[in-house]
Amino acid sequence: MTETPPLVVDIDGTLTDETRAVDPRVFPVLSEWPEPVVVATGKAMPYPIALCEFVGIDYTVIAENGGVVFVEATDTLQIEGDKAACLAVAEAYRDMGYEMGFGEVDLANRWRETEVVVDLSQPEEPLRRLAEEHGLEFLDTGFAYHVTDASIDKGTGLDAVCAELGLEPADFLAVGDSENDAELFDVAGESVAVANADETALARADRVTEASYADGFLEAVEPYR
Ligand SMILES: O=C(O)COP(=O)(O)O
Ligand SMILES: [Mg+2]
Repeated sequence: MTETPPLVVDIDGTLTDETRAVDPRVFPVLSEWPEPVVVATGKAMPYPIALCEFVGIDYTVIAENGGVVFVEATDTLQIEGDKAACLAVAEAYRDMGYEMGFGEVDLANRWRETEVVVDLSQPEEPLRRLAEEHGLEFLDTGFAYHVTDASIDKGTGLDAVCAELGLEPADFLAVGDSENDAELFDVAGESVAVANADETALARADRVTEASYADGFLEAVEPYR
């Protein structure tokens, strides 16, 4: 058997099925992985923390596309990004008559500390333009539009995790599905895109699985199981 590397894994589109539900077959893979597991997502921190909690693994998470990094082992929280600039974009977008699209309570933005997300049901182009005008990055993950700090991504998030754990990004196997995983793929030692990945993720990955969604994740980690 090949030596098992530390694992950094995306959530939406990678651990989920096509209905966005986490595939329960991934739980034992994560809980039995013999090396550190980092959950790296565009979602706000409570989501990956809850995943780690209920799977029963250490909280080692990259949330908000790198804006929020928490490493339980060293009790370290890093929050980076120009949230004020992102909120200014959201306000300008609303002033144009558009909505965030997640309803009144808006759980997608409620616990978000460094960026702003807009539902895919809302117009993309004005948001993309506003993000550019404010010097921010626009991301379409296939699950939401993100307006985020251009200097931060899941790759810089992995750097921060590694500084805490005494590891190198190049030690890691990374598995993901969309353009918010591209920088992670660049810094990881081995990067795998699941078959449903977008063009950016497919182009930046070292290999692409035959299977999609969680089946693709299970295929990606199979050599190490
Ligand atoms: O929050 C998103 O838009 C995508 O989340 P993910 O990074 O876990 O795929
Ligand atoms: Mg994803």
